[in-house]
Amino acid sequence: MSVPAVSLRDATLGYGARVLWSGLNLDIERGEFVAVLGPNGSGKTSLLRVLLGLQPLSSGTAEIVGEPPGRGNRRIGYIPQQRAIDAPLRGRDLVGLGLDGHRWGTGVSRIRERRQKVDQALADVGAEAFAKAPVSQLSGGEQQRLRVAQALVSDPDLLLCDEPLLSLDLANQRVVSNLIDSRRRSANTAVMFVTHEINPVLSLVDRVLYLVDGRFRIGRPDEVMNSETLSELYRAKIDVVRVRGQIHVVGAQSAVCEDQPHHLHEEPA
Ligand SMILES: Nc1ncnc2c1ncn2[C@@H]1O[C@H](COP(=O)(O)OP(=O)(O)OP(=O)(O)O)[C@@H](O)[C@H]1O
Repeated sequence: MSVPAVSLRDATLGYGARVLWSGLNLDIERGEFVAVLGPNGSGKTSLLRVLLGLQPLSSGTAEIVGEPPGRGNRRIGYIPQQRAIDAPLRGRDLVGLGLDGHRWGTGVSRIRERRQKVDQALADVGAEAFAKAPVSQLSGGEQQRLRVAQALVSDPDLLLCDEPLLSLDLANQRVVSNLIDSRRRSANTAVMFVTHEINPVLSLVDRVLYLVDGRFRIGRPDEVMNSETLSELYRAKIDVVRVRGQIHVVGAQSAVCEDQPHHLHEEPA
């Protein structure tokens, strides 16, 4: 058996007295697509920060391809939560940042190799046309393609995505999720995909990790995204219905705090 891309053993994370999650055991295999869901503040981004080596676990262990997490890990590509980019960068500069911190030399051949890698990453996401454009002048969807290229340029074994579809229209949601999916299929890259919206990626998801208020469940989408499991997690009556292949979650507002319209619909008073 190959070494998992991610391995968490009895992992606990808390800030002060507050425990976000504990006893988390999870192996993510190469090429596996895991969606991480849960209400605001349940610790989804914090989990990515642990894997990025930015946040130590309170107890337990985490490994990335058999190694403890550390900053600047070349095995990881990271698409952070979307923020407007106002730095004076061109498209190819933004993508090139994905190679920095990885001990790239300054020799001529290294510089040429670096340029080729950035060109390839731009081509992979169909962003050649934005290579020289100031990033601050690009649309949200165009910027997001560049972020995907930045995350993929170092040929990572693990791709960590923090709500990469946020504020994209449906067409761009499809573009970005297909780019991520095609990389995991062609290069066997494991994907951890934090999202409030499972439907845009439902057909790609192998397993779901659902975090709620210190509790969690891991399993195939149908094992987790059902009325019984979510009612247990939220400790409130939740109905999950499938309509035309999409999952809709309906719950009392006091019990849930997700903020995306499709994902949880308020019950009428
Ligand atoms: N460095 C820190 N120190 C103390 N508390 C923190 C720190 N970082 C995050 N938190 C708190 O931990 C909780 C989980 O935060 P996190 O960003 O991981 O949640 P999330 O599930 O990603 O939320 P969202 O869906 O809103 O992005 C939040 O209540 C947050 O305020």
